[in-house]
Amino acid sequence: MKIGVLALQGAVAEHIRLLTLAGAEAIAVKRVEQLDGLDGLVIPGGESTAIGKLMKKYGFDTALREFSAQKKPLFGTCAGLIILAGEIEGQDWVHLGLMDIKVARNAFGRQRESFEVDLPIPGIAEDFRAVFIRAPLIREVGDDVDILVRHNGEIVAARQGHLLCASFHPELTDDLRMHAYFLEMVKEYRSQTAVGTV
Ligand SMILES: NC(=O)CC[C@H](N)C(=O)O
Repeated sequence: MKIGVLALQGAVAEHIRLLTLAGAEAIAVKRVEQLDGLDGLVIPGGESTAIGKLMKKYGFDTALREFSAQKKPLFGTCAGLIILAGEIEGQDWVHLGLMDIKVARNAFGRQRESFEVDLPIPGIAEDFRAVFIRAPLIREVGDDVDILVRHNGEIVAARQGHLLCASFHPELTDDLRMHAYFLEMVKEYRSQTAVGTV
């Protein structure tokens, strides 16, 4: 399984490390041509405005919409979640608009800019150490979106078919379970696509 990590800005090496430990071949993706032959892509945390600008500059806005249209799985963490969102509360800049979620940036307030908490994520982990850094929240989700976990009542991870997102940073832990879950999604969609092309 070959997974890319969008390498325009942000926590790229950390995702590559965990994907590799979870058994995938992982590469840093800096040019759209590198998307060919990938089975899935991670959009890392960082600064979503910077990632958005660079995505447009290098043609990733169009290329990643095509990538998603082929049902290739995408996993966005923190800023990556913002990039996947359909709507960003009160703001408008380049994002992919793929997931039917409305998000608020930096939504935990100043006192709680960074914190860690153990979250039970049904089907993934009973005690996942979630690291939040100036994290976004998911305010609303559409009917096709499954809420994976909440923290203090607020939605912090969700899945819509081949799209996965988390407000926190699983790549900053040694816990492979969230990345392993993403790789299972990739396998699932890869076999569906293979059947479809026979
Ligand atoms: N750790 C992160 O990815 C922070 C996201 C950042 N606050 C943003 O809005 O883009």
